[in-house]
Amino acid sequence: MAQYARGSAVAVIRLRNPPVNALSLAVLQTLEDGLKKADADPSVKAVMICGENGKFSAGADIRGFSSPKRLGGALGPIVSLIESSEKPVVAAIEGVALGGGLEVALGCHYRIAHVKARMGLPEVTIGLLPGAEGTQRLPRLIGVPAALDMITTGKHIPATEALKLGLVDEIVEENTIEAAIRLANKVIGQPLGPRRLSLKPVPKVPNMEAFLDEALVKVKRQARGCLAPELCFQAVRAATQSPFAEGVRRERELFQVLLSSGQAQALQYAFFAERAVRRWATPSGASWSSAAPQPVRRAAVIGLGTMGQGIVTSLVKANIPLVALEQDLENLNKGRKAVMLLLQREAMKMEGGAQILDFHNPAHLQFTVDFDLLRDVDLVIEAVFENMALKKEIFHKLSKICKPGALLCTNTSALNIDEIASATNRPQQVIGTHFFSPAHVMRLLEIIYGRHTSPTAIATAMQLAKALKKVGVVVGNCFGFVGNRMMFPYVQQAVFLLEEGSRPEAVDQVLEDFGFKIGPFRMSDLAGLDVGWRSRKDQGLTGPSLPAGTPARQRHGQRYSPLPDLLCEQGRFGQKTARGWYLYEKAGGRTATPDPWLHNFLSQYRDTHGIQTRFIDQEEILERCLFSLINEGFAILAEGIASGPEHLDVIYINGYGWPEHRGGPMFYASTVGLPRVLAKLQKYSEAHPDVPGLRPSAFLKKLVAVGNPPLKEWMSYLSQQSSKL
Ligand SMILES: CCCCCCCC(=O)CC(=O)SCCNC(=O)CCNC(=O)[C@H](O)C(C)(C)COP(=O)(O)OP(=O)(O)OC[C@H]1O[C@@H](n2cnc3c(N)ncnc32)[C@H](O)[C@@H]1OP(=O)(O)O
Ligand SMILES: NC(=O)C1=CN([C@@H]2O[C@H](COP(=O)(O)OP(=O)(O)OC[C@H]3O[C@@H](n4cnc5c(N)ncnc54)[C@H](O)[C@@H]3O)[C@@H](O)[C@H]2O)C=CC1
Repeated sequence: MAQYARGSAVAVIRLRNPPVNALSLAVLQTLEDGLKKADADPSVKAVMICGENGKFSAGADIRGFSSPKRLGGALGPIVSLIESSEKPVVAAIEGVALGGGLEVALGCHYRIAHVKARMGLPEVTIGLLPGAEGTQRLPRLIGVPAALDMITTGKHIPATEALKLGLVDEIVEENTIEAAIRLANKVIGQPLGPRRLSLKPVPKVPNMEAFLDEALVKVKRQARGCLAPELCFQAVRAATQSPFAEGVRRERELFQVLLSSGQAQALQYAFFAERAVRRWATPSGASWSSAAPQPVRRAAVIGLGTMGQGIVTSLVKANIPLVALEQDLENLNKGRKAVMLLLQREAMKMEGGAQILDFHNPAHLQFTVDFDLLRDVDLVIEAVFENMALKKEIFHKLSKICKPGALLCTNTSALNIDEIASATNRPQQVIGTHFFSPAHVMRLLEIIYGRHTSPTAIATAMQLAKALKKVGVVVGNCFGFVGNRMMFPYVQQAVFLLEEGSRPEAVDQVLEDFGFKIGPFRMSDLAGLDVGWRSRKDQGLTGPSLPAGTPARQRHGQRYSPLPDLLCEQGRFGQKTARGWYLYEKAGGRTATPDPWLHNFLSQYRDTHGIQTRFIDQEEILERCLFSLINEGFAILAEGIASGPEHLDVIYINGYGWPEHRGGPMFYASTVGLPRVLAKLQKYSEAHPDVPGLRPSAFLKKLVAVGNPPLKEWMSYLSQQSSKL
């Protein structure tokens, strides 16, 4: 609702729809009624629009998008109505003015903001464009380059930046509402023509066309198949080419295209999925309502390799004092240097960063090789080599040294949390906190509870995720947890496709065209092939412990590809050795070039093993890689390892570069249709009976049998017996 009140000469319209004053049809209706009332009342000389509870508005009500046409259609005319008012209208922006909220403010004649307010047009992030004339008004107010940047990225800008751009007229540190009323009184009687943005020309940029062409290339490159950024661009371009009314018509047309593209639905699903996973619950019924987090006043990180360095950086950025520990002085100095470099880079990105990130102060960040310094910390994150014996040794030590309440976290990528916990005297305080590389950048934190992990430990880890500005997703314990477990069959298929006739660049291209930031082979070269090789050796799948006479392409009766092992035996570890699945310009180089040596090697390999090279089309590449990953997802759900498909999707979008506009793997499966996914898996499984990853999961079959229900109903089809839930 919006509330109308008339004080002296200034009528106040307050947008009211907790928690973020989203613009529902009801709010819009009362906004319109309020404007008309103010217009009709001769004692009202000016109008002030503000939001309830210190927030202007987060924009259109995304939950009400069941009738988006009506909502979109209603907002634009109301913004016009505000602008055409003969009495000055002032927006008092507190908290946030986003999307339709900012468009309402753009219709106002004056904008005044609290210094802590944030503004933006984030529609692009939910697959839309600012459909209430925002793409036409913003460029007229702040110029094309700045408007294009805001509209195509959806970024939120602070009030201070908004002032510099001319988006707001004034910022205040005290009471915004009072300041807005003062301003409204002051401007009574002043001409409104120059304040109506629709009447202003778009400011000229020298060589506008060349500027726009260049900007379009950048927008397309960053969009990776997502339609919204490009259509946002087109709407802004229309503002530079046409009068206001025509630009608005173009904006509406483009908005309709996005609305029916399916991508908007996927992105909105992803928005709510991210919020849904914050409300974690475990099979035993623990949740926020039964568990409070413990405070983390001081933390520790053990192991300052690739992951430890990023984790330390993340903690420092969150202002959590910490101790960083290595096994010896040589590694400590190496780790310290790398951490300091990362922190300096991060500080440079922040305004006043060096002061905010007080990383030179030992009270905030202390480097050591002495475990005794961990006595008083509240939480430890272990990030040493992926080796069970070593992790157990460390956890045993920690349980003797750390204070009784301290939480002991492991950053293992796949190992059994219960086995690690068994080395301690407090298994209820042992938990997996799986960061993703680079840990100070990637948003995902997979939080893995073991058999004995307490609800308090889970709540504390979730709270830590929030403090680090990460998305925490609570999952159960199994080899590879959720993310890596789903990735194994995907990568396995990619390698099998090479055996059968494809090439790394062909497989990567298909998956990058689908929208992944990076295909599986480029990813493997980046992460280092040696990492998986070490793990396979530990598992006895390759290396000296492999029993003599084991068939080259079979392990435990299942198909196995020794290709990655053979590459490692040649010293081809990826970027770090300038050779892997691709060739690089130098060790550590980033530019991947298809490698004739590898192509020749693959041909010889196929000859050796009597494999007939065949042409593999794009559809087969995509389906075998993605459907095997999705199939594993269904198995994970059936086992109760995750409490819903949203969890898997949030993990894939935030940790594995899955294209958000496709909503995550499980959402994608629902859009493809489960009967089709099942039929294709059945087909590939018949062709490759020795590949368990292609054998359709029982849960997928069940969902197809019950008639392909919508994703939000899937979990209700899991019987109590088949699930741990
Ligand atoms: C289909 C066609 C439709 C045609 C309409 C055309 C009109 C347009 O031009 C299009 C628009 O305005 S689209 C909306 C653009 N606005 C946004 O994307 C802002 C989304 N919200 C945020 O960024 C953060 O919630 C925010 C920064 C605001 C707050 O962050 P916090 O971290 O403090 O809090 P959250 O946990 O994210 O949010 C609190 C609760 O509010 C719900 N919510 C947030 N924004 C909403 C919105 N715009 N509509 C409906 N619900 C919304 C959010 O889900 C959460 O609820 P619970 O999950 O129940 O806790
Ligand atoms: N590299 C990656 O992309 C990811 C790795 N992980 C996991 O994170 C953990 C660490 O991996 P990385 O950082 O890649 O390894 P890394 O090899 O880069 O670093 C491990 C560090 O631990 C130190 N270390 C070994 N023993 C120690 C001890 N007793 N006391 C103190 N420090 C000790 C080593 O000196 C080394 O600096 C592993 O469990 C790995 O599976 C998890 C997510 C992603």
